[in-house]
Amino acid sequence: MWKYYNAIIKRHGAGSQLSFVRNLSVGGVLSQQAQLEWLDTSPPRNDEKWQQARPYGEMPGPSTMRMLSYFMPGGALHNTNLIQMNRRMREMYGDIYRMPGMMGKPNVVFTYNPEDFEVTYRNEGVWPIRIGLESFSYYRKVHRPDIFKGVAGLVSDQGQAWADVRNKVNPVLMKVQNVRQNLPQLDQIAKEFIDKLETQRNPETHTLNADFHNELKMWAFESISFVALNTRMGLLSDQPDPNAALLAKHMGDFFNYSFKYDVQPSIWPYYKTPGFKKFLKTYEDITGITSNYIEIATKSFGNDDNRKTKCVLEQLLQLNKQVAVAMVMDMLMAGIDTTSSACLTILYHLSRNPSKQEKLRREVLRLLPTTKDSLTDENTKNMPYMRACIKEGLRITSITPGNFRIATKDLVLSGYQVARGTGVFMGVLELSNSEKYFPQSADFIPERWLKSDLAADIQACPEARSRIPFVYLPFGFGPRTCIGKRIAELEIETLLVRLLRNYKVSWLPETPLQYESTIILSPCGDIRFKLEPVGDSM
Ligand code: HEM
Repeated sequence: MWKYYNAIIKRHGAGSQLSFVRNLSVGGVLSQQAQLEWLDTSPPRNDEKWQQARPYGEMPGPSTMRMLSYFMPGGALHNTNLIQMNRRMREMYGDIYRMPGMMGKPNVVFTYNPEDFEVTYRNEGVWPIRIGLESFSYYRKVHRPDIFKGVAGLVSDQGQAWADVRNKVNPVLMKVQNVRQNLPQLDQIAKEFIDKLETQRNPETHTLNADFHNELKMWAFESISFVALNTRMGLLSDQPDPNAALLAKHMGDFFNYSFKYDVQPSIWPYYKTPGFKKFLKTYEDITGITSNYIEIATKSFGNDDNRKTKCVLEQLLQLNKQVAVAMVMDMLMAGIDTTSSACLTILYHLSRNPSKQEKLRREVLRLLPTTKDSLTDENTKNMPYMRACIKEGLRITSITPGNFRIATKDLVLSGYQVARGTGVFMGVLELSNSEKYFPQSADFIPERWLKSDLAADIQACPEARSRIPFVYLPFGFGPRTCIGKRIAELEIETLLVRLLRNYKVSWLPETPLQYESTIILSPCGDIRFKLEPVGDSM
């Protein structure tokens, strides 16, 4: 295996490739051997396409020194977020460029060519590698092996270890019926969210005297913690469980820390800075509080193994305790900011497009003739316009700006040789917003996603949708696609139905919704909606 890898390094003559092999092990988290096992072990590629491709070294991109200078004060990338960084680099280097690996990270190719996305995904194999959150692996495998016993979890495990967990939890989290058993409680949570908004809404101006984004995060937290822990946290009430409030705060900090220590160059793999130690403390608190909730929930399950329906937590615990603890934590970490950002984004587009909102409301009124009615499997079966609105919102603003893989095989991307072991960042957000793939790409047109006309004023417009599937991937692709997709969709649908059934929503600021980006895009700045009651007599 080493022989082949050395051959690859020699062929590319890239010193930093070598340092990638040496350093990717994240301060000793994973052995070099394990790293290499993830890569294809077949002999170096030598077919005609590969031979005709240009060497990696000819791909545009900065040297390590230039790259470092970009991050210095006054440099092109100083203080930029992920989106700004990608855009500036694309302006400087074009639709494919390479960035040298630094501080133990691999070299990364950034591509904005959907053909490259397809090549990358089609060659990712059954164990796709998406490194990125190495701090997870470090915390779980090196810092607290006593708790996790070798399970790093879906977000950060790789290879066979990742597949073992993913194969086990797929049926629990991806099976539609299993996820949909949570609908009555998610609907109840959405109703409580509306009740809370009512207490914060000025009946004359119809504006909120609360931070709507923060309220949405509490809704997302309450929803995902119910699905993951079968527990109500009370975050929508005046008296939330103090541990839940603390957990919510830690989850909020988590993405910022992770951006700092997992995405930006950092020396933590070699030296544990005070900031990184604080990050570990956050992980520690999250683990402690989550484990406590799991213990309490477990006691309430009783001993009746023959019950027909078991909640997600019970099913996970039946698989394996460590898998359950890691999966619940991953669900909480991955399922709050993503879902709340997505929901806010879609609501924003609906509020800026009142005619589309009215069309959607007509669909919602058919499901819920009165606000007292409940959502059921039966009445939510037929919501084509709602689903189209969600898709369109996530097209304009994909919450994750791109997808990432480590190439496990030698690839030819946009005519360049890219050796196995190199990172590939696929800039999906830029493509799903491009006129080249979606006509009138800046406009919110849910009709793009409809298969057939729904009414005289809701006519399907599939020609406004790209034929290339790889330019729209808000939840990723392949065996490593988002495992929370079905849960997120159910939560978002449920809340949007309730919000639009109760209110006509309009956007108040003069300026469009702004985003900041760490690992995901998060709405920021002036976020104000007007919520005018719709009532039951419409
Ligand atoms: C709108 C909301 C969400 C969006 C846009 C989103 C997006 C994504 C994306 C793009 C990925 C990477 C997929 C890939 O590499 O191909 C991912 C992975 C993941 N997501 Fe989500 N996500 C959302 C909600 C959730 C929720 C609610 C959960 C909780 C269950 C969750 C849990 C995860 C996990 C555990 C992974 C890692 C999966 C793996 O590597 O096997 N996500 N998500």
